[in-house]
Amino acid sequence: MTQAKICFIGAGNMTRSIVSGLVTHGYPADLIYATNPSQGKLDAMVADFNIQVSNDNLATAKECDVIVLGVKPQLMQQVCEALQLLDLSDKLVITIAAGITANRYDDYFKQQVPLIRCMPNTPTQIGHGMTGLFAVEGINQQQKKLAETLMLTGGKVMWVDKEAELNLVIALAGSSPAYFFLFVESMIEAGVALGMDETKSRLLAEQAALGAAQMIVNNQDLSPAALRTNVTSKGGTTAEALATFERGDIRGLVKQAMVNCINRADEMAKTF
Ligand SMILES: NC(=O)C1=CN([C@@H]2O[C@H](COP(=O)(O)OP(=O)(O)OC[C@H]3O[C@@H](n4cnc5c(N)ncnc54)[C@H](OP(=O)(O)O)[C@@H]3O)[C@@H](O)[C@H]2O)C=CC1
Ligand SMILES: O=C(O)[C@@H]1CCC=N1
Repeated sequence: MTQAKICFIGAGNMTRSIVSGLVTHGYPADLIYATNPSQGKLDAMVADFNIQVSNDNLATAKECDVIVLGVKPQLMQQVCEALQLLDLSDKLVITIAAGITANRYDDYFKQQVPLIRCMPNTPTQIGHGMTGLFAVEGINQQQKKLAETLMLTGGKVMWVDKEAELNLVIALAGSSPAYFFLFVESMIEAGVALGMDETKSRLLAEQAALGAAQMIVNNQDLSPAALRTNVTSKGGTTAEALATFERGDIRGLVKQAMVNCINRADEMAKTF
């Protein structure tokens, strides 16, 4: 692993997930920095990962080779403008923000930014993340390799050639852990409503979710539809449950949710 000094601007949920992956894979903690306005999150970063922390974005970013922008999209402009004094020509900037297109960063920083846009997801914190990456023109192979190596510590990576495809990555992987959480949450609620206690409901639902996900991964020669069919006995219980989902147009609902997710990313690109 390369020994670049990495600074995370913003020590929120996603930064924690990425830092956790890095540290678990043996990236030296003394080369990882994080900044944040509230001290509590920085204290937690030190306690959990023993990394370097600061409230000073500019001073910290100046010291580092790689700057990972981990703030909310609505704060990105303000945060980047405060870093305009930096000469970014020998640094790599990685942004994990949804929506904001690469060209906006050149405006924010008032210079051409050597930028890689990453779209990770929270399972990165347990090594089962999925990250989509897009590099602007001028990013060299070494910089690509560096970003890829960093994100690989949290799971799998996929490069996209067209920036617009990152919005599909958001719909399929960035936001989608929340879809699965909602599904399991609904199952637990229903289990409780039907008389099972919450702890048992959770165990049953979570183990089924884990097993199903692992079966999809382990059976690359089988489609998810084939795996579904294998569970579904003719005239049996699963068929009744699945018919209920189909009557509720689960496929149309999933597609609409993903379209709305992409539309929101487009809207954010226009707003920020
Ligand atoms: N959560 C997710 O699943 C994913 C998120 N993303 C992207 O990651 C980014 C961060 O999201 P997430 O981690 O969920 O958000 P969080 O709100 O958890 O993290 C953002 C952090 O930025 C900090 N912050 C605010 N202002 C500043 C500043 N001026 N300088 C430095 N830090 C600052 C906040 O501090 P404080 O709270 O103290 O104000 C907070 O800790 C977003 O752009 C999002 O689009 C991408 C993929 C997945
Ligand atoms: O909800 C969001 O906007 C961010 C991007 C993907 C996951 N969380």
